[in-house]
Formats: sequence, structure tokens, C-alpha cells
Amino acid sequence: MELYQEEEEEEEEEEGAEVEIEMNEDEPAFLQGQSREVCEQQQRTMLDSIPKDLNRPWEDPMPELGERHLAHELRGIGLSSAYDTPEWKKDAYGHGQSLSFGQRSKLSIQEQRQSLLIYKLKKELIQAVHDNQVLVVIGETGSGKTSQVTQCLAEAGYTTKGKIGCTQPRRLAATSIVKRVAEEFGCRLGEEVGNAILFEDCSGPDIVIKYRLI
Ligand SMILES: Nc1ncnc2c1ncn2[C@@H]1O[C@H](COP(=O)(O)OP(=O)(O)OP(=O)(O)O)[C@@H](O)[C@H]1O
Repeated sequence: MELYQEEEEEEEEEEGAEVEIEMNEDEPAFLQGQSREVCEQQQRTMLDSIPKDLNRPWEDPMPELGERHLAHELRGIGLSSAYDTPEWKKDAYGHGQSLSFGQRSKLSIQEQRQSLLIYKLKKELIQAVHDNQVLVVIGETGSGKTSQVTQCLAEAGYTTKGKIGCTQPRRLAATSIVKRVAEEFGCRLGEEVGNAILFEDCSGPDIVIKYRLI
């Protein structure tokens, strides 16, 4: 009983013992200028700089081409120079130029085809297919693996021995690429180039290249 009481007292003493915690007040380098006060001050400055004048003339959110702005830029109209567009954004969106996503090529469809990386290696590719039973082709996205390998093989005469099949992992890819290949191959969809997706089969008797879902 006595032993038990002693243990309890010891435990109480341990619990009551003061532990000193030393705070490290140094601001880490990656948080410099980002303290709560600085952020709050920045927010206040930003809010103060927003014009409160409701009679301000309306600004067209969809101006002429070449003067387009992102919505978040419009939200910042009238902000002080402290909120000027940062350099990285200027580089990414162009210096005051209009925004345009995607590219519209001026090249003809055949020129576009010939500009693809795979097309430039056509001879080597056909030779490698000829020399090997299995061939793994690795190339960056958009280099022409899906659209060109099938056509190169067809052009090399492989369709005399049978049809060329190309499996696709997704429905959208299978429907989109086949249209492009048919266009490049110079036929209507379902003639020499076609596809089969689930219950849809777009391939006639003359089919030589067929895309289908895995
Ligand atoms: N539906 C399409 N409409 C217009 N151009 C297309 C279309 N599909 C492909 N292309 C063009 O053909 C090029 C080659 O595309 P392809 O799909 O053959 O490349 P990939 O190497 O198979 O790419 P991924 O690895 O992403 O499948 C693209 O860079 C694009 O310019």
C-alpha cells in the first residue's frame, strides 16, 4: 500500500514538473516577407485601392480581339502598381498580346504529316518492323505514333497481307484519331480507314486500317 502511494506521488511530481519550451523566433528564409502582418497589410492595401465609385464607366469585359483580358485581370482593374502582373505571367501570356490557346497550322495536311517526328523515321521504322517480330516504339506525345505508324505500314505494302489494327484506350481517342487518319490517307471514314467502338462499326469491305477500343 505504501509502495503504491509513493509511486502515485512520484507520478504527480512528474506531471507537475515544469517543462521549458524555447521558441525559435527566427523567420525561416522561405517565409520571409510572408508573415501574417505583411499579408494582412497587403490585403488591406489591395482592398483600399479598389475604386468604390459606382459611377465608374463600364468597361467592356469582351473587348476587340487583341485586347482580351482574363477575368481575374478584370477583377483587378484599378489596383495599385503593387499588383502589377508578375514577370512569369507576362512571359506565359505574352506581353499584352491577345490570348490564343492551341495552334492553327498554315501547313497543308500532308506538310503537317511530314513534319512529324515519326514520319522522318519512316524508313527506319519500316525496316525495324521488317526485321523484328515485336517492336516497341516509344515517342513523345504528338510525335505521330498512333496516326503515322499505321499509315507508314500501309504505304509499305503491309495491307496486301492483311489489315492493320490499332487499339486505343479511350473512345474519344479512337473516334478522333480515325477521322484525322482518314483525312491524311485521303479517304472517307469507313472506306480504307475505319473504326470499331463498342457496338458501332464504321468499316466497309475495303478497310485496311482499323482503329478500335482495347
Ligand atoms: N483529331 C486530330 N485533329 C487534328 N490533328 C490531329 C488529330 N489527331 C492527331 N493530330 C495531329 O497529329 C499529330 C500526331 O498525333 P498522334 O496521336 O499520332 O501522336 P502520338 O504520338 O500517338 O501521341 P500520343 O502519345 O498522345 O497518343 C498531333 O501532334 C496532331 O498535330
